[in-house]
Amino acid sequence: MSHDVDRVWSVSEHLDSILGQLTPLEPIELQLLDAQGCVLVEDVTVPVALPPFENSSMDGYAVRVADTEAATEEHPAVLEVVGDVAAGSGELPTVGPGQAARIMTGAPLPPGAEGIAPVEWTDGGTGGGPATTMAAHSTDPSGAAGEVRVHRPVRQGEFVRERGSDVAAGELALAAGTILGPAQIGLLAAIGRGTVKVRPRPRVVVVSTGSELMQPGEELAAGRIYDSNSFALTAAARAAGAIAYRVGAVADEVETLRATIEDQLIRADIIVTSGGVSVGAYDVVKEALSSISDGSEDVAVNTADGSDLGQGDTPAPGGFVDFRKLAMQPGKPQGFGRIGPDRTPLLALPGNPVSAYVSFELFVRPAIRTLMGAGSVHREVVRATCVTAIERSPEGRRQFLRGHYNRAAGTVTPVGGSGSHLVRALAHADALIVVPEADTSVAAGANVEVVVLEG
Ligand SMILES: Nc1nc2c(c(=O)[nH]1)N[C@H]1C(S)=C(S)[C@@H](COP(=O)(O)OP(=O)(O)OC[C@H]3O[C@@H](n4cnc5c(N)ncnc54)[C@H](O)[C@@H]3O)O[C@H]1N2
Ligand code: MOO
Repeated sequence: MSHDVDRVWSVSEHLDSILGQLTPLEPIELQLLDAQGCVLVEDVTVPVALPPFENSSMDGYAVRVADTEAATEEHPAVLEVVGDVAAGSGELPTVGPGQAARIMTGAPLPPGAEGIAPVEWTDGGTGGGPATTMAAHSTDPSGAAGEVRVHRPVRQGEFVRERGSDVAAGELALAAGTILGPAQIGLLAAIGRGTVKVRPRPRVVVVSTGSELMQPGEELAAGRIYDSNSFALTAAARAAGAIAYRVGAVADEVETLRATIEDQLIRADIIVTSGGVSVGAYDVVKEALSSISDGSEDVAVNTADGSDLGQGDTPAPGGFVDFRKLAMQPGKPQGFGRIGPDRTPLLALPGNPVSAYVSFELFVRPAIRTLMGAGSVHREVVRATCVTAIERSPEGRRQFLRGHYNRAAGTVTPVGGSGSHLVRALAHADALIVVPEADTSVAAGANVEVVVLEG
């Protein structure tokens, strides 16, 4: 099959050709905090019950039920305090009839005790009225002895957390496929796991190109603009779950760009470039990516979609990047290939800021999520009522207009126009409104497909 340079790719053909080349990264064992945002590849079972022992949920007194049955503030149960039980206590006093042990939240229930009287239900050992707090042991150790007056009956098991009431030993704590967030990492720590087996977060290197680009914070020179794409794309890669490295803007010089990309290969699972992919005289990404070296004589001459090279294709030492026209707006020019000794996937996005961002959402994000091994690689797609009309949409191209989605109302409202330079509107949008290839307008009140850009 020859590779047709004039072929127009549909959005799904381009996406399929990218995802078809990617397999999830190999699992590794990571320390808990290093595993944040990663996908678990093992079922984790609970080795010991949680809580591991019966313990108090209140600061108070561990008592026997029969001793407090008739207790009131006027006629309190007067109990002998036989000791203190602090959280972490190993040796426990036995609570016999007519006795109580002062106990702290989380401390093990001592033998003989059946329930907890919170300190507020007692005189706190002072001989006075209801207590609001305990005296600190460091300043007044006498509270661990003497007498306590309990003002209310304590029921069996009251304020006692049962062993295994959270999770029993042998139960599933987390299933393979779970993405580890803060609460999941907390659970792993609670059951004593120091490390877990996960797929690592993909490392994404973002390179923007363009001699017109300046760093935010610098004073803007005539004819120049700030590099916003490398910031937006790096942030988007992080939000998708990647470890992302932003490489400052590279000037439109083939050698500089090629050297920069070659240098970055060592730390990249995916390389994303912005700009330089259309038909201008300074569109250097195409030119540079036709000759990325892998340091070997082995020249790969397969196209990114697996077909053989044909007229107009450029074989590249160490890989091949295919530049394509897509039937979409924004995002018509796109490049995809695999380069360098490890055949690192490279996605070349168009430079217009909205085009780059939309392309990231549609192609790079699913690629990152595939390498992560995430269960869902795509954004949520819903249907909603389009509140205002869309006057024009290019025939034969699937349009992705920015919008604001109202989930409760089931509506979506276009934000800004279709221009690929409208970054303010992009920043105020939370959804993409999809206008199919065949439609050239959308009536107000029509039912449309919406890609929800949340999280
Ligand atoms: N004669 C034609 N011209 C263009 C075509 C075409 O088919 N025929 N396609 C247009 C479309 S669609 C797009 S999208 C752009 C893509 O252009 P490039 O990928 O080559 O991007 P550049 O030319 O480098 O830049 C385009 C635009 O975006 C600005 N830009 C670039 N990088 C950044 C950045 N990092 N931060 C902020 N802004 C950036 C750049 O200044 C330009 O304004 O080509 C059309 N042209
Ligand atoms: O198709 Mo380009 O990506 O609009 O502006």
